[in-house]
Amino acid sequence: MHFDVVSLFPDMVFGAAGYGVTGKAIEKGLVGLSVWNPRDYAHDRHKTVDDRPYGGGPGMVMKYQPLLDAVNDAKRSLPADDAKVVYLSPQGRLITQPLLQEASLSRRLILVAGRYEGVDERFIESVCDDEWSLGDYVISGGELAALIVIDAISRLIPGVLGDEESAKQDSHADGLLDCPHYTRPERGELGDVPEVLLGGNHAAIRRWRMKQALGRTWLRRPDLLEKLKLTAEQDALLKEFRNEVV
Ligand SMILES: CC(C)(C)c1cccc(C(=O)NCC2(NC(=O)c3cccc4nocc34)CCCC2)c1
Repeated sequence: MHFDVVSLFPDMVFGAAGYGVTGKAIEKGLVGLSVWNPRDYAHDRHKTVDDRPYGGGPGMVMKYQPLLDAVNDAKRSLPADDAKVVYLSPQGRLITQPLLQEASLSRRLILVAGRYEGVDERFIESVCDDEWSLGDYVISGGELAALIVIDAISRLIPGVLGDEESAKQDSHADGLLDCPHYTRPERGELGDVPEVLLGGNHAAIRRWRMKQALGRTWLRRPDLLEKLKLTAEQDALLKEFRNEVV
């Protein structure tokens, strides 16, 4: 997978993506990352990437020419392939795990991050194949959304997560919230670790963890639970949890 990000803040994108799982994936060559700065494609004296909005109103709008030239350079930079151009925007489709799973099948994603009040609509209509949104909050630019897309998709690419982590990834894929996690000390000023985790009864530990994950999902995110088809065992564990809670 190769990510091309179009952004006015390349250091922000390279900086954040350079850490942890994504940083290692880039180092190992499992993931490629290029950032294209529209300001490099603004050829007037002041390197103008934004301008006042037609129709008046506050703020500035990103001009389409520098964005278009940056995207075209990105397209020219790697063998012509299924490069999908995505504009990260509040008007986009909600970014969900299924959307990212689907996107991870592409070899290439060109992610365009807006700033100011947004970009000239003609760029979105003529150049972008899709619009994706992080969710409904006012943020200052699309870079954080691009970084989340890069992180979440990178984790889905074979070889990026170690075996242990990818097993955990599979557990996350069951659509439930995480169970509680504990590590040393066993006992301390913040309380004790649940006994079941201290013994070696792996069946009981697996059962306890599943019950906690089900119970927490039921309590905190019933909307997630509604989407799931629980196994008979999961049903029984959730019933047990609910009887203990009420
Ligand atoms: C949704 C709602 C809160 C009602 C709203 C309505 C109108 C504007 C804004 C807003 O935040 N505009 C500012 C910008 N926002 C985003 O780019 C952006 C915002 C949210 C999720 C995203 N996912 O990717 C990029 C995203 C647009 C141009 C530069 C930053 C937000």
